[in-house]
Amino acid sequence: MPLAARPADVAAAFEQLDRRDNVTLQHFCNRWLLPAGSDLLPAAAPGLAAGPPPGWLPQVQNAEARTWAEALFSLWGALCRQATPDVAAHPERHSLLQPAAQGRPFVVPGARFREQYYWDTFWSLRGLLVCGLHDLAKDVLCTMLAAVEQFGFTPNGLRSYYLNRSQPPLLSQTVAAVHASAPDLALLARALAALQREHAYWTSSPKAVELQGPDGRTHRLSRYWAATDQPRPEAYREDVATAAGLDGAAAAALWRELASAAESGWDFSSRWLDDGVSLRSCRTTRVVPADLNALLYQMECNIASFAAELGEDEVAARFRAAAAARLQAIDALLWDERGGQWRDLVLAADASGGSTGSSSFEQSSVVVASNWVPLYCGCAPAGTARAAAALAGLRRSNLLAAAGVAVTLRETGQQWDWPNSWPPLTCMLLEGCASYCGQEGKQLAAALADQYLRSAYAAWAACGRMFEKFDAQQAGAPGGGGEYQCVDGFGWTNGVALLLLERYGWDPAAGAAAGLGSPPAATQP
Ligand SMILES: OC[C@H]1O[C@H](O[C@H]2O[C@H](CO)[C@@H](O)[C@H](O)[C@H]2O)[C@H](O)[C@@H](O)[C@@H]1O
Repeated sequence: MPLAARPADVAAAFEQLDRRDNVTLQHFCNRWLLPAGSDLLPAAAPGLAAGPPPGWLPQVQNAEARTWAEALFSLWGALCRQATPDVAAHPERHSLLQPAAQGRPFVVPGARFREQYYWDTFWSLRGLLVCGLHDLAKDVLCTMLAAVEQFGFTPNGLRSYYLNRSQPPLLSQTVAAVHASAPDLALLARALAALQREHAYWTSSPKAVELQGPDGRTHRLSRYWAATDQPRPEAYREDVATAAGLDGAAAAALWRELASAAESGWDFSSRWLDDGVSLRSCRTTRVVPADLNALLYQMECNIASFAAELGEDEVAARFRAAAAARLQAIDALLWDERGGQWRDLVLAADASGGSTGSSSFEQSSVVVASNWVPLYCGCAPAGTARAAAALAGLRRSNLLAAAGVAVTLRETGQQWDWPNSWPPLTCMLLEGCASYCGQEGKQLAAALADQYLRSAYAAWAACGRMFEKFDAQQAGAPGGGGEYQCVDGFGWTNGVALLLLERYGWDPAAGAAAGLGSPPAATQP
């Protein structure tokens, strides 16, 4: 909430408060804080008033589907914001960060998420591009670049309380999407500099870990690691409750693990929990994630290709070598041939603080949708036996449920667990299958696209809402669990729907696309 006066005055008033009394506290809030969201104005996004571009979505012939697509176009208007002039004039009164206050419109996920988020933006932006909203997409990208220029990394979201962590690194893919739609060498040069800074952030200690492989080589990979040992300000009460009864050092360590899980974008999931169920056992920094390292491989490949296009040969060669080294590590340590998937690594308990050396580790046994993000990132070249094995592994995984791709197989009550299905993961898995796994992969991708569109449309038709996540068991049902009610809006849901409508077309009246086979009779929690 923005401050209604200078921070020193608000702090002085707070010092004098009898904080045991809720009514007094409420009066204090009314007097010294402004309503949440009062730092934002609706923004007139360039191009929105003109409506969808002529000839858009040529493959969508069905009238109902076209009406839905037009509604999705209009929803960008509801998700487009700009900062009030006061954010630039009095930054000390606001949690909104300055890159969001430079007059550019930006896109928020929706509902309680009133700021630009890192990985959400990639899918929102791809939807903007489908809608021909190139100027808005460029504005959104420039805000991300401005953040890297100011802070040296892309924050989780553009609020001051997110400055201790990032989110899954998709900036290079965002740059690639904007550049492919409207090539601009000056913007690419600016992005190349920012991406090299972001790469340094992800590959420096304590995010970097060195591991001795069975091949006798030392490999360098990365992990999530938030630079905080305090409760997350945006979920303070929850984090204090989770650490109840722990001594100071143990509570501080747990809070870092929770914030690091938020950095992964998967807050929260059994994937990060030592005992698989309780948040108290969260140990994110002991996990070397398959998806994070695959995204960094993709970033290194993208940086090399941007540098080559700009004639920066030394940078291109350096990043080609970095990508090759990371792929070698991914092949040697993360690939599980029998399972047809790339596994997270779990470091031994005494290794959580270390960034170097030959820490002992093992492949995680949990089956999670992120185990196929390396397919999306190009870790198995198209048409190879490895790509085919990954496709077969995904089919056998039990994650391909009746109404969506489940994120994990464990039901814990956390939002990044069974039975939830999340748009970004569905999109990455689907694109990985379509790009690298031949005809069979393309067929599965088309079936997953159909399944996603069916579920998103069912929710829209029933209640006019685009949920942030879905229930993988029942088309149109919202996902649940976690520390807040399922919200709608929603940036990445709309973005993924639009890009699938563009690529595959869709007819709600047609039968389900073939390719998924029969769903598993019972998915094991
Ligand atoms: O306030 C709780 C958490 O909310 C965010 O996480 C969730 O929403 C984000 C926006 O859609 C999404 O990027 C993330 O994957 C979700 O888990 C926030 O990113 C977290 O840092 C925050 O703790």
